[in-house]
Amino acid sequence: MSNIPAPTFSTCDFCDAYKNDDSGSFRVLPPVFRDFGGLTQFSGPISTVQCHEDNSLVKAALDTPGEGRVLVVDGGSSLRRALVGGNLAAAAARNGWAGVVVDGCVRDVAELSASAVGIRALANMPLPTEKRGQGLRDVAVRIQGVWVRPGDWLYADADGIVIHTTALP
Ligand SMILES: O=C([O-])CC(=O)C(=O)O
Repeated sequence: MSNIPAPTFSTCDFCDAYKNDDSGSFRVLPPVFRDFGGLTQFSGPISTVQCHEDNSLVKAALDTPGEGRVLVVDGGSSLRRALVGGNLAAAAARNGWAGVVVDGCVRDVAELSASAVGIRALANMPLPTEKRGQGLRDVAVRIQGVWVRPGDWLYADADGIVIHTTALP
């Protein structure tokens, strides 16, 4: 007997069902994200932050109730600063965020993997940001060329990350 809970969805099954959908409702993120969190599988409605080497708004978001949402952070793919670290990951888990997807870097990888939250990012980078209070919250963002909008649903598992405009069955 294993203590690992059975997956409740499969991104491969979603892709089988939607691969011919050309409406734009179903999108697949390019396979450039690494898994850093304590949860490999997560899903939820999306909230977004857009920022550049300043994680002030990421911290502000993760310090509020997540209510099962996934925070998608458009960090412009910068590899120069970490937008999420151990403290923010712990806050995300404590406040009920399902996951955080960062188009950018993270740090404190041991703490991230010990946090009960999904965390995907491009890479790890030990340098933190300068907090200047700059960025945008809940705007449409382009992640690796794919539009992601607040209120879209995100599904992540070991095979990848997919987005749909509504919750998938
Ligand atoms: O606060 C930061 O900039 C990120 C960080 O190191 C943490 O979340 O622990």
